[in-house]
Amino acid sequence: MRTIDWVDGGVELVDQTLLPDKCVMLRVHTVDDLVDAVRRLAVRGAPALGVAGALGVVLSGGDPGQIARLRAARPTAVNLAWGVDRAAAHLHEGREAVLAAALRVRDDDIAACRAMGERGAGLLEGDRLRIMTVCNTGGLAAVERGTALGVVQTLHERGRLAEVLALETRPLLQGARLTTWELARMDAPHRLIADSAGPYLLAKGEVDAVLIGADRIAANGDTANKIGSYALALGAERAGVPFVVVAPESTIDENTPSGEHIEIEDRGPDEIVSIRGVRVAPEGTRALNPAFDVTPHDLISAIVTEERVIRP
Ligand SMILES: CSC[C@H]1O[C@H](OP(=O)(O)O)[C@H](O)[C@@H]1O
Repeated sequence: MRTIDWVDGGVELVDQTLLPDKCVMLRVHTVDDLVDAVRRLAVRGAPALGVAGALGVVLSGGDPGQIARLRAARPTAVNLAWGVDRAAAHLHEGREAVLAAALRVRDDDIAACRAMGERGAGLLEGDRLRIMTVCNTGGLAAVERGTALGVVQTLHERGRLAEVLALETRPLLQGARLTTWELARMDAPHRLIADSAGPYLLAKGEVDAVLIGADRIAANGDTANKIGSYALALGAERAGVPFVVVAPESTIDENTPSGEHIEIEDRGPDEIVSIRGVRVAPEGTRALNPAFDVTPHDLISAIVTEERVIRP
């Protein structure tokens, strides 16, 4: 199954807001509909957003306003803008050239995730590894295989995975809804935990490595990722556990010097005061909802890409 692809002249994507209850493919033919899918996280995850951005340029017909709206649909993951730019660079050559470039973005991601899985599995020592993850970094965040969860998948295929401890990842529950769904499909051993249990289980010695994805990696290695990543980095540091970022080269943004320059998406209060439409806080409760945080490079043991291992 591909999370996102070009099918019959349109963008076909898994509507991730409906998982794990239903696996529904959405067919998108306009930039407006694609922007909506990005903003409501029907399609999400930095690598998948890169492919969405590139394919969206094909849908745009070159309209600058549509391209600009797509490029700005979510600010933190550099991959969205990067994907748009990779396809838009061929607009002067015509639609077929733009489509070919967009399909290269898709195919490059497929190859990159497989390479990251191998490189990451090779980096980690041990044959019965207990891995902690946050958010969702499987094929649902990319095209076929994932980034951090792609390393988990490779470890599992090689018989080196003891268990995954997956943070539920409030507020949108990418861990509870998506990571568990993917791990069950892989038949990989896993348990779901509350976000706040992560640092405690690290302190108890229950974890051999923390593997996370990334939305933007600054030039100095500071890394923006799902909210809750920084807390795991602090817990991993104190527990002496490797904290490894797994992300394609396209997530490294040399134009952003350090973490304080990364724009953190604020997704508004509704996702905090309600869970899947059920209110959990009193009417009128105000809320703060940063969708990402930044882990300083000195808390990161390694950044694994499809090409290299970087020690920030
Ligand atoms: C494979 S990187 C995926 C990355 O994107 C997620 O954010 P969102 O679900 O809001 O798109 C999260 O930060 C993951 O680490």
